[in-house]
Amino acid sequence: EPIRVVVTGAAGQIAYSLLYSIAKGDVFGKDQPIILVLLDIPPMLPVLDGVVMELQDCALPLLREVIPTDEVEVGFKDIDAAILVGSMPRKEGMERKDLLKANVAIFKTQGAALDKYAKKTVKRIFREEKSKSFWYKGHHVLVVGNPANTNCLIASKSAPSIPKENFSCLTRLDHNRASSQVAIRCGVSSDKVKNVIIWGNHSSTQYPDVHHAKVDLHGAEMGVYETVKDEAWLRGDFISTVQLRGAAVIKSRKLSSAMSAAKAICDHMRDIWFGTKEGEFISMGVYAAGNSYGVPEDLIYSFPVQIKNKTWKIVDGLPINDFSRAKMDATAAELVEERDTALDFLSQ
Ligand SMILES: NC(=O)c1ccc[n+]([C@@H]2O[C@H](COP(=O)([O-])OP(=O)(O)OC[C@H]3O[C@@H](n4cnc5c(N)ncnc54)[C@H](O)[C@@H]3O)[C@@H](O)[C@H]2O)c1
Ligand SMILES: O=C(O)C[C@H](O)C(=O)O
Repeated sequence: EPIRVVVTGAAGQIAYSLLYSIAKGDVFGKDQPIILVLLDIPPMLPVLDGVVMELQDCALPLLREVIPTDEVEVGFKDIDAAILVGSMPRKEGMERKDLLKANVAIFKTQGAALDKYAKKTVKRIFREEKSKSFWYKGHHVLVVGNPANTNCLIASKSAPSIPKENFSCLTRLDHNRASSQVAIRCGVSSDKVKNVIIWGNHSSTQYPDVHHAKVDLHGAEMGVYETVKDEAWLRGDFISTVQLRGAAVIKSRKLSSAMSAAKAICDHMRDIWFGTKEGEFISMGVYAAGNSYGVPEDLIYSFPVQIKNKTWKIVDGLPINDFSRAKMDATAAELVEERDTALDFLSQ
């Protein structure tokens, strides 16, 4: 049976890199037929036609149908996965939270539409008794549009019939950036670095943490601090490079990151579908209720997460030192402020 995957902002630059990877089987599996639903706003329909033509011209065997639309009712009906990209990207000099007013209303509307049109396929199939994590078959909603954490929270709050566990936001790009910076520094390929963590907001207050990360150095697994042997770099330039990478790409390309964002979306969704590797964790923004790290509950906050049987679980019990604690709290404080601003704005 084909699965139905909707990508919003399908006429935009991230989607242009993303759709090909999804349609050729990189995300949901090489044997999984796909119906791609492309949602954008009415003025972009002619552009969507061009994207449809190109997808057809790729002659991809898994791609059974492509449906371009500007109607949420069509876009969100009976979906298995929703990737919410559609929104305004930031320009040079803007902070991600500057996009709040421009974008948050989109996610309120789309959350409400998901609630209305997607809920019929939601069925609870699995629950671990002692844990708060569970998975409802039907669909997963990944929010990419910035400010991604707060947009995700608003979409989820606007879809009360869909469990909060079905929503996540993208911090995998930051996670990949952090892994790659460490790999370059250690002179190894990026697959030799595992278990970096992005805590908090997908913004310049995020905390890229390598205290629990490992590097495979010629077959021996080592801690990042003992391998890099440069605490000043790990606590200084490494962190700020990852925090400010999005702005650096915008400054240089005059456009926000797209190829790397699309790759990160694929990594995130593939892990939701197939699970994380044994002994490894990845970063994603999830609803913070019940977390053991003292993060305020009513936030979408990026945590280390493991995924099995399409069920995500925050990795508990990692020791947190004072340096990390202060950074985790600072990014949580920013998220609280963003959430309150968004809720104020939407109530006006
Ligand atoms: N979380 C992350 O890691 C991450 C990374 C990169 C970019 N982003 C964000 O992703 C978003 C998209 O970036 P882009 O470079 O593809 O932008 P883009 O401007 O190239 O494309 C955005 C598309 O969204 C469409 N759109 C706008 N409002 C819509 C709506 N209500 N419904 C459906 N579609 C709508 C636009 O018409 C456009 O086609 C931005 O908010 C950007 O900041 C997030
Ligand atoms: O930084 C941005 O505004 C774009 C994106 O979120 C990124 O991190 O590259």
